[in-house]
Amino acid sequence: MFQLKWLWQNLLGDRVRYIFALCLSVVGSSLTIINPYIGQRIVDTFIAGDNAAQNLTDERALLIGLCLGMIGFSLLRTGLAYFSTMLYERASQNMLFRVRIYLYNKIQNQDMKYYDHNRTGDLMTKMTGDLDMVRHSMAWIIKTVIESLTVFAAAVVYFFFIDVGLTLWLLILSPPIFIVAFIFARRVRPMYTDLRERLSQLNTATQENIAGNRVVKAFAREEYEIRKFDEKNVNYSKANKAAAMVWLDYFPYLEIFAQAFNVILMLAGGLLVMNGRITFGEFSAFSVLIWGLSNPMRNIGIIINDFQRFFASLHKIIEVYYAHPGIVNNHMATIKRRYEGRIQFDQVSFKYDNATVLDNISFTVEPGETIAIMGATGSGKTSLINLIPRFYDVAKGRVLVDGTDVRKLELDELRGNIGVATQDVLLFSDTIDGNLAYGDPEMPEEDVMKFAKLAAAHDFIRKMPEGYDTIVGERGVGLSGGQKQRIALGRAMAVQPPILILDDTTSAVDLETEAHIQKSLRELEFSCTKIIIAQRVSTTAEADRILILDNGRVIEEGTHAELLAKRGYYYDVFMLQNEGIGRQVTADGQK
Ligand SMILES: Nc1ncnc2c1ncn2[C@@H]1O[C@H](COP(=O)(O)OP(=O)(O)OP(=O)(O)O)[C@@H](O)[C@H]1O
Repeated sequence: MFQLKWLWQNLLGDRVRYIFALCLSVVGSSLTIINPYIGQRIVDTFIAGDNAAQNLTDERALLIGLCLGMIGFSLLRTGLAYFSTMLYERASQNMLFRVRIYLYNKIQNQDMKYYDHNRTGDLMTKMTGDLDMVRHSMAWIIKTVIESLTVFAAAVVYFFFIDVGLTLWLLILSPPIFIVAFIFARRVRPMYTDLRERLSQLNTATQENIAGNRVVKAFAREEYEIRKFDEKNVNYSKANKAAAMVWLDYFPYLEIFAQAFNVILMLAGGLLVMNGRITFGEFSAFSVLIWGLSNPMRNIGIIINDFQRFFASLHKIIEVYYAHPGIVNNHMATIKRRYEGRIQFDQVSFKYDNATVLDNISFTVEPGETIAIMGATGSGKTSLINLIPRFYDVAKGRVLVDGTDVRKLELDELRGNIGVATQDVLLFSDTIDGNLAYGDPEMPEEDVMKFAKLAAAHDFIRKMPEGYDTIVGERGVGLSGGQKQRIALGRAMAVQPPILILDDTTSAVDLETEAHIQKSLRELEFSCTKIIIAQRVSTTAEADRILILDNGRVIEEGTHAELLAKRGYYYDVFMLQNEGIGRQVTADGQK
């Protein structure tokens, strides 16, 4: 079975330990027949045998030996159980540790498409609950199954030695028990797959709610969100109860069968004792060991339930384990080059799944040039710039950097040459200094400050209680939108990339600050090609060239003056903004 093969593969390093633990379980469980055997000897020799009273005086040493043997084997079994549990724990914890690292790396290395199709809550469930379920199964469920089967087999073998007929009478119950268990397992399996899905929905709702708590509060939608969460919680709880209740449909039958072991033993065993076919001691051994047959039957429901959970979780983990990103880093480059920064789009088309978002786009940006991209919302600006660092791959055409198709460049090297400040700013829960130096943790403090100044962030950082050491909350909580944008800009500039991509990075800053940032960008100490997505004419006016996107196509291209002269989309935006804010940007781009 594929899943078991996967488990075996991932036990590498702990296989010997795990197999040893299984062997100890088998040995320890086999020993369960020893004490009933000793008990049988004691009963036959010292309690119910013909010479019992005589033996009590003559064979006292044997009696003491048998009693000590009983104690000794009980201790041995306890010791083996202790030791094997330790080995199971170690092997399963080690495996969990390795798989967790592997999955984390796997998730880290996935491309954007993967993140588009996988919910954060679901990925979190896989990394926590599912992994732990697999570990629990390796340490407990498989152990329980092995031990139950061994006790069952040892008891059957022992019974056969005592009396074949009586054993066969008892075993008559096994086929119906297995049939009932099989029907139960088939019925409950889809329920656990569904349960796992509901858990993932519950976690996704929780994660979204916590992350989006500000929006919830802003719209005073707490009641609604609580109701939404309640609904998911009720769904999960209902599915959980339904799965648990199914067991109750089968439980009475299995319990009756389990009890029937005792009834058959009493009737048939009693008859055989009376006939003198088996001794009292043998009967007592049967009575003691009968739980070895009936107990696994009683527990079969719990084991099947746990196994279904185990396989549902394992399936989810294996999905991540074998997920292959479409865009991979081959780690071929030994020395990372610094690019010149020439970018070329050659008849590029792009789609998300089946929806075409960019259609036949061609343009070139020379090293050091600044190009601005403008267009209505949803026109494809972000999608276009996402193709340069290969966050996505083109559907048709080519994107070239320094004359080479980006698909042929080493991903590390390519991305290391590009500084990106994304539209949706994400800062880490770290100090401001740590966030600014994210691309180069070794960056000297003076440099961090220099880039903060260039991004017009230094002044507000200085005024914060602990300056650059102030810790910002998750996703930058505690900072204004414009402040976050400036830190994101500083972070992108700080790696001094030959290509700088700014996606609407100054939309939330005031015009004066924006002017400061533009001056910084113009006067960068390192050569840098800049691609700036902006909606404000004040930002685009000084670019070497402006592209206007509409519905995935370039509808206008030229300098500020050329586009104004065209009297198209750009001119309309220019007029609207100048009239709206009473600010003059002249035809040659001067304010
Ligand atoms: N991850 C995605 N999966 C599917 N479709 C997407 C995805 N991201 C964007 N789109 C769609 O692609 C189109 C272009 O989106 P894009 O974000 O590139 O526009 P934009 O011009 O940057 O918009 P804005 O100015 O609002 O940021 C939109 O119709 C959008 O709905």
